Amino acid sequence: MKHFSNIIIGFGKAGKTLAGTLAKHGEEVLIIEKDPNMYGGTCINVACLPTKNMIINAHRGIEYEVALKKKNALTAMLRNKNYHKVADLQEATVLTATAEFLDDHTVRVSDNSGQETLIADRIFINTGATPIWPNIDGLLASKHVYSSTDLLVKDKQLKELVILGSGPIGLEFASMYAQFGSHVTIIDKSSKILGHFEPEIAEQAKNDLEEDGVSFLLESNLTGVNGTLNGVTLTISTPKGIKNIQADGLLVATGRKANVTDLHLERTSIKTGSHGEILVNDILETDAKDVYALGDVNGGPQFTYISLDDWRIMANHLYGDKTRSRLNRPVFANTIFLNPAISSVGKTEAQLNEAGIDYKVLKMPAASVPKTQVIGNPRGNYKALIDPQTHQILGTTIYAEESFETINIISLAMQNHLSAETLRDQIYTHPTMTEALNDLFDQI
Ligand SMILES: Cc1cc2nc3c(=O)[nH]c(=O)nc-3n(C[C@H](O)[C@H](O)[C@H](O)COP(=O)(O)OP(=O)(O)OC[C@H]3O[C@@H](n4cnc5c(N)ncnc54)[C@H](O)[C@@H]3O)c2cc1C
Ligand SMILES: NC(=O)c1ccc[n+]([C@@H]2O[C@H](COP(=O)([O-])OP(=O)(O)OC[C@H]3O[C@@H](n4cnc5c(N)ncnc54)[C@H](O)[C@@H]3O)[C@@H](O)[C@H]2O)c1
Repeated sequence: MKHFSNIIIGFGKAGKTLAGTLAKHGEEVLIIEKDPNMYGGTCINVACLPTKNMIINAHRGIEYEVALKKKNALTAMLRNKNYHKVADLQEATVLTATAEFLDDHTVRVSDNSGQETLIADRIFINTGATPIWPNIDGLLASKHVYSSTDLLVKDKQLKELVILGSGPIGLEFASMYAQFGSHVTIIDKSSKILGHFEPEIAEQAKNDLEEDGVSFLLESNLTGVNGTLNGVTLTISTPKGIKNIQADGLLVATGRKANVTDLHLERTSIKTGSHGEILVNDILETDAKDVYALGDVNGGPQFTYISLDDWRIMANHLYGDKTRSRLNRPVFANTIFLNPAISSVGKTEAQLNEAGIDYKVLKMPAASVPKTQVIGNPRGNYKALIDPQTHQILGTTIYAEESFETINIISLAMQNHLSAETLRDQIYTHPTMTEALNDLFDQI
């Protein structure tokens, strides 16, 4: 039985970064990835980077088929780069095989050529998440039903697309397809979209999506899928009664769950939660000694930057002062890449009201920022909530061009307890979207 000091299962963001850290400290590490098309993990191959590349190219007016080729070239380049970044390290080995546990420290790896049993002192699980498929009649039988991963490699643009689920995946694909010129219908059981953003800004984003060619069936349930030769016929229960629609395809974007199926955790002391996520403590230790879980698989927020922060916790635990944990994670924002992107950080008005926290509201239309006129997209709004006494920022929602950049300045300010005056008085380069902060915080 081969012995390794460290085994990482899954080539995700946390895992590949940790492989580099272990190697830098002279430690032997084996990273096991089951899919040769997934070196580098979900984000670079089938998620964040390819979707944003397609969204940007749709926005630039590039045709779908051309954009798809550009996206494929990008992911191939990134995959190769990611593979070599780990495989070329003297202390690291990449093994392409599926891993399963035999006990807490014994792993069996399988590929087409056979199986092998390995043992390790430390094991890091970084197997990501996988789509949730709701139990709907006919859903799994039709070849015109797609996950986000499937749709990202579709060679022909679907002109009539239905999306089940209005989370970040559903909305980003809707915006992307609408900008490629398709008509999109979104079905969601919930009564509103973008529920964790300020409601009036969410409503504006919804109106803009409708203007771009997206229709919404909210408080609705998909009850049946009938595959036809060229697409699907969908039966939907809506507040106005049963509706049937035909489409070229259906994207299912109803959430993602921890990817643990292959791992056979029942053979270990590792415990899982109600959604299948691996239970970890604040420094990512599982219930098995020296076995850790990082990234989506541990049930934390499903973002690449959170997987990366799990790596920071791990690296600090192994080689640092052991102070970093999930409890002291810095303030972080989130963005949904619409047209324009919508981003938020901290609390919303509703959350502050519920917590009984006093606040002052500062608002500004995106159209008043010169750069939005230069770009030619004056859609959107800014809304910041500040403490009326200290003027520290409690929360901000930005629906405007480049909000995905500006919001990180707000996170930094919140994390470092900078006041609204500091952001107001800072000199920003011109013409940029950042200089919106001069005016937004001038209203204190
Ligand atoms: C369409 C889409 C768009 C997204 N957009 C964004 C975005 O814009 N920004 C953002 O921050 N996040 C985004 N996310 C979320 C982000 O992709 C994930 O949070 C992130 O990739 C999770 O990384 P990870 O480190 O947990 O593992 P992953 O990168 O998911 O890696 C897990 C790896 O483990 C492998 N694996 C699984 N089981 C085994 C096994 N038994 N043996 C061997 N290997 C195994 C898998 O093949 C995979 O390569 C998006 C997700 C999707 C689906
Ligand atoms: N820009 C980004 O950062 C980004 C982009 C894409 C994905 N992600 C990550 O990926 C994760 C998964 O995204 P997602 O959009 O699949 O999941 P999600 O859980 O965020 O949203 C799922 C949506 O589907 C709806 N839904 C669930 N079951 C349904 C059913 N049977 N019928 C109708 N509607 C139903 C829910 O009401 C919800 O609105 C997100 O949590 C996010 O962290 C991030």
